[in-house]
Amino acid sequence: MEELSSITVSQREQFLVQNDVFGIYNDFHASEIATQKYLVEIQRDKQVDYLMKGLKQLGPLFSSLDANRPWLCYWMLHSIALLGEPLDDDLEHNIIDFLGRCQCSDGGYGGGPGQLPHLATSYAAVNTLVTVGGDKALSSINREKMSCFLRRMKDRSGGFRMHDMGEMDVRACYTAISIASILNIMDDELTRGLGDYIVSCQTYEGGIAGEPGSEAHGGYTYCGLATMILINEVNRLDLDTLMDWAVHRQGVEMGFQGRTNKLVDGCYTFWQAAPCVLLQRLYSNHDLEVHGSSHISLGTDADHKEHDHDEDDPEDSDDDDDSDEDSDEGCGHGVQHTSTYINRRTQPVFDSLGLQRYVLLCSKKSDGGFRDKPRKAPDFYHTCYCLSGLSVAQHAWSKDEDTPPLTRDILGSYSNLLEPVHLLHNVVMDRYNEANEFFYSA
Ligand SMILES: CC(C)=CCC/C(C)=C/CC/C(C)=C/COP(=O)(O)OP(=O)(O)O
Ligand SMILES: [Zn+2]
Repeated sequence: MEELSSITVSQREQFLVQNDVFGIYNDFHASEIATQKYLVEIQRDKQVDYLMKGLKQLGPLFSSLDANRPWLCYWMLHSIALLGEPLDDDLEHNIIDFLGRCQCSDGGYGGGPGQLPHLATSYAAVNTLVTVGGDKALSSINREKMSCFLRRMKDRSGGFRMHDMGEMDVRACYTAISIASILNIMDDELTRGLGDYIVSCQTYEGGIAGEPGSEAHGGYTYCGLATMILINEVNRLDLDTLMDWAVHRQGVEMGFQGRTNKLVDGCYTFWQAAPCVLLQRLYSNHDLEVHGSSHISLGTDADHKEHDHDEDDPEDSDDDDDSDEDSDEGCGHGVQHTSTYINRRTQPVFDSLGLQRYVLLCSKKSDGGFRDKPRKAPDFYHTCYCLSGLSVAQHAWSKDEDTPPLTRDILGSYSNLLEPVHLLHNVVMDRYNEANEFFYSA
C-alpha cells in the first residue's frame, strides 16, 4: 500500500477496483470446472425472486425514490421480461392500475399519483406498459394527451425539457422521441431543430454529452445516438469518432466505464454496448448499400418483419469459420443452430465474452440482483441495465434480433440466454412488436 500514497485519488480508486476484479478472475480460474460453471450461472430463480419481492413490497429506504415509482416498475418488469418470466394476472392488473393513477389529466406520467408529469417517468411508464403488453395495458396510455405533453416539453431551441420549466438535455430528447416513436405520435413539430441540438452535444472525444459543452458520457451517448436514429438524422453525427470513443470505454476489467478515466460500472454494459451494436449495424448497413445489397436490422419499426436471408450477399459471409451446426447442450430453448444462420453473423466490435464475464462474475449477486462493481450492494437500476447489457452482449454476434446466438456466444450454459431487446427503446423485442402492431394499426 505504500506506493499508493503518491498517486491521485482516481488512480487509487482504479487500483483498488482492478485489484478486486482481478482477484475474482484469478479465483475463478483457480477453481474446479464445476465451480466455474456454477459461478457463471445467471441464477434465474434467485434473480426472479429478488425482482418479484421488490414488486410486491419495498422497505422504508425506498422512500427516497418516491418520485421514481414508474422507474422501479420498469427496472423490475423489464428485468423479469428479459429473463423470460411471465407475470400473474393480479400483478399485471395492479401495475396498470398504479400507472393509470400516475397518468396526469393533461398528459404524461408523474413519479407517483398526484405528481407533476415528467419525461423520464413518462418513458418509464410507457416502457413498463409495453412490457406488460396486452390491450388493457396499451390502451391505458392516453396518446392524444401524451402528444400534448411532449409538445409542451419541446423548447424553441430544438431540444426538450424534462418537465415544465425543467432542465433541457439529451435524456429529455431521447425519452420524448422514444415515447413518440413507440406510440406512433411522432411529427415534424417534435423533430424540428432536434438534430442540431444533439449534434451540438457531440464532443471532441467523439461521445455525446448531456448538454452542449459538457463531458461525453455513455448514458447520454446512448440517448443521443438512439434519438438520431429514430429521427432519421444519424448521419449528421461523426460516427467514426463516436465508434472509436464507445469501443475504447471497455477497460481492462472487461466491463465498460461511463466516461474517460472513470471507474468500470455494470450499468454501462447497456449504455455503452448498445451504441456499439447500433453503430456496427449502421456500418454494415452502409457497406451493403455501397456494395448494392441487402437490409440489416437496427431494430427499427420495419426491420423485424423481414426474415429473408440473402444468400447472394457477399458481405453476409464475414464469419466463414462458423460451423454449420453448433451443438445446443440441452438448453431447453429448443433453438436449432443450422447453416441458415451462418451468414447472419458478425464479430462484435467489443469483447462480448469479456463483458459477459464482468457482468456474471463481478456484478451478479448469486442470491439475487446485480450491482455496479464488487463491494457495492445490488439494486434494481443496476439489475435492469446489467441484464439489458448482458442481452445486448449475447446477441451482438447476430446481425439482427431474429438470429439466435450460437452456444459459444453465450458465457456459461445456454440457459443463460436472455430475451433480445429492441436496441432503440430497451424493451424486449416481442413486446415491442406487439406494441408496434397495436399503435401502428390503430
Ligand atoms: C433513458 C435515460 C433517462 C437515460 C439516462 C442516461 C444516463 C445513465 C445518464 C448518466 C447520467 C450521469 C452523468 C451519470 C454520472 O454519474 P457518476 O458521475 O456517478 O458516474 P461515472 O463516474 O460513472 O460517470
Ligand atoms: Zn451504474
